[in-house]
Amino acid sequence: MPMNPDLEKERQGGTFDVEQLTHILDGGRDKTLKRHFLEQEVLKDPVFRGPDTRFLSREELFGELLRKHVAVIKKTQELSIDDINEASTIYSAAMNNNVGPLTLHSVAFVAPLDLMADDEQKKKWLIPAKKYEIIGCYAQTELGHGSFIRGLETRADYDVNTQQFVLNTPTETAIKWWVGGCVAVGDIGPKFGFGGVDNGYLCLNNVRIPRDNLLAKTGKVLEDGTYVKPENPKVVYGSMLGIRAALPKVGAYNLSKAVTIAIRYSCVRHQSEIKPGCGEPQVLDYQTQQHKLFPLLATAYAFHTVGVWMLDFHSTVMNEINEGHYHRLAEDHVLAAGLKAVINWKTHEGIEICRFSCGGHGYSLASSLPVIYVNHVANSTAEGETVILLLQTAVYLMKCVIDLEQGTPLDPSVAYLDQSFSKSEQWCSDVDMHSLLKAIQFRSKKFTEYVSSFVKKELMATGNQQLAFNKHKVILVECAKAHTEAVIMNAFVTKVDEILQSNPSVGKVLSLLCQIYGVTEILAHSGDYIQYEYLRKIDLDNIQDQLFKLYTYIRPEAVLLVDAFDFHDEVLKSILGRYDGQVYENMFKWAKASPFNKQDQGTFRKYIQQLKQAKL
Ligand SMILES: CCCCCCCCCC/C=C\CCC/C=C/C(=O)SCCNC(=O)CCNC(=O)[C@H](O)C(C)(C)COP(=O)(O)OP(=O)(O)OC[C@H]1O[C@@H](n2cnc3c(N)ncnc32)[C@H](O)[C@@H]1OP(=O)(O)O
Ligand SMILES: Cc1cc2nc3c(=O)[nH]c(=O)nc-3n(C[C@H](O)[C@H](O)[C@H](O)COP(=O)(O)OP(=O)(O)OC[C@H]3O[C@@H](n4cnc5c(N)ncnc54)[C@H](O)[C@@H]3O)c2cc1C
Repeated sequence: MPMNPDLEKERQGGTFDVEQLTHILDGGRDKTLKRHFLEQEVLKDPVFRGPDTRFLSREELFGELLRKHVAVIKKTQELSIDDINEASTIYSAAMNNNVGPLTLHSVAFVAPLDLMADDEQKKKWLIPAKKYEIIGCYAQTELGHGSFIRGLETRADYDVNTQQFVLNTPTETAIKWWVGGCVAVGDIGPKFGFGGVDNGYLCLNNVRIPRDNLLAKTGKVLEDGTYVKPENPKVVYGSMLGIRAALPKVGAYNLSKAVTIAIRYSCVRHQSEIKPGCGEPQVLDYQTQQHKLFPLLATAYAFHTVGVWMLDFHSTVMNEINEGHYHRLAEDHVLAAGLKAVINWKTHEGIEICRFSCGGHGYSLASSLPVIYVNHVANSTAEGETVILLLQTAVYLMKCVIDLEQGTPLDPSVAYLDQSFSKSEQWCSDVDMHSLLKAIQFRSKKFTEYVSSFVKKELMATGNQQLAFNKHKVILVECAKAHTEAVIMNAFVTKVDEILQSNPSVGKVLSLLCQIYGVTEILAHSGDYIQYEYLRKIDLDNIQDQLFKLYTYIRPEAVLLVDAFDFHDEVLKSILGRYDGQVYENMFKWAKASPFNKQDQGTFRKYIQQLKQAKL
């Protein structure tokens, strides 16, 4: 199919090599080539062909995705793939923006076995689980409790005579609920999204399991019922850490899809007039459309950068823990908590902005933006609700203030809290990314000190930490967000500095995006900068001008920057986001193919007939 002339023209501009940026995003040219190979292994294999999942009922969708997920597993085994990124490539190429039915087995059942099973148990369960000889799920949440783990009511009473645990969900609120991939007792019913996953309920009534079913690497129960505590009790929370550490990159992936669709479509879509008589411009030439999409484009790159960094950090910490070193578990937990909370929240807001920016066609499943949205938005609740996780980060920051007062060294990701910040010169409209980073770190430091002073005062008054925290939860959450933005901006600046050395032309365009991310973040909290006397009105006016100027620099690069995400059309599955930009013809073809247009609408005639017969 010929290329849409608008997109063809957009691809003649640009100042950097798209392929080189794709290689950087993938982690090197070899990884790009391997990703292409794996995608083709799926896309060319007829077993992965099937009905357009956007036309399917919940039951049909589950069945079709289960069929495909089993094919994904076979393909992954056939190709001897054990790298999680490569396995995710095969999975994503097949799932058409859905979450597969066996996802929880991979991300929430296998991971805890890996982390908390002893060698014997690994042989018994982990090895067969990795081969899908046993399929598992993660049944923690109950009808009455999800966030408050210490409030869970399920019982495991030890029967010393039989060396067994007797499991019970003694109350209705104790019923296990939301259990992804729970194939035993029942499905919890239709949901907002996640149609490919059978989130189940599980009632336990005197279910007996052997003593050695308790994962024994971190704590065990001896034959006489004595509980031997793990060296570090918090490691039992570790199973939730793995998914949280991975979700920032999942957020980046989903936001990258949404901005690819919205930016390509905004170049194809012509609407209204700027100069009368000069034809309808591309909607991406409207400053308001750029103001919707370019900060999100910058955000997608920022989230990808920090998502890769978080996964590397987490993997290092897990290796340390496997060797018995727990000193970085707390930092890993709060980084994963803060990044998972902020990134997934801003991603679902961003996907919605992308959908709105495509007008009516964004509301059609032909765009796939609604599919991406309803499956992504769960990530702000699942694996730790946003506020719950931000509070974890906030409590850690309050401890950092005490550490600072006591001269205890801080973890590297919060070292900036010990730095002094001053800004004397007036900002013009070309503030560099390092100065923007310093400002964002300054705000986080000041906010942490400000919140800590309130919490301390409350603690003095009540002597109760939980009460003190509860009274200031709103500003504690804002404090955690401010710190997390400092972590994101630091990762982005660090990566762009590195790329500026290795590939100046790519680095330059990414530095523009980094400035857009930083200026947008600062303008979103401009009042704080005035209140803390870090910026004046003139500074803010100047960086507002800078933002609009940056949009003009990014405009000719925008399509190339989304092309660099390198989504195959069959992976993106969006008519608005097609690489060739042939939207209208394919929208019409897709609509005509809808089963709704094929069914004989006998019902229509039947009921309208009644109207005609009725004496209205
Ligand atoms: C093949 C490829 C496939 C690719 C697939 C890619 C697509 C994937 C898309 C799908 C992704 C996800 C699917 C969704 C799956 C969802 C699963 C779930 O939802 S499972 C259930 C999750 N539930 C939760 O997260 C519960 C949240 N609540 C909590 O975690 C707790 O309430 C907590 C821990 C926040 C509070 O704990 P508690 O009440 O005990 O008190 P404290 O706050 O005082 O904490 C005690 C102490 O422990 C430390 N801590 C807490 N959590 C952790 C942790 N996780 N790790 C380490 N340490 C932790 C905390 O800091 C305190 O320390 P202290 O020093 O005492 O202050
Ligand atoms: C798509 C999806 C898949 C899931 N898969 C699984 C799974 O496979 N296995 C599993 O075990 N669970 C699963 N879950 C459940 C998930 O882990 C919980 O929904 C999540 O932990 C939130 O807990 P909750 O639902 O009890 O919400 P609640 O904690 O009841 O939250 C309700 C509101 O109360 C607020 N709140 C609660 N506590 C506090 C507090 N201390 N301070 C301030 N505000 C508070 C929250 O911020 C929120 O606004 C899944 C959920 C979803 C949506």
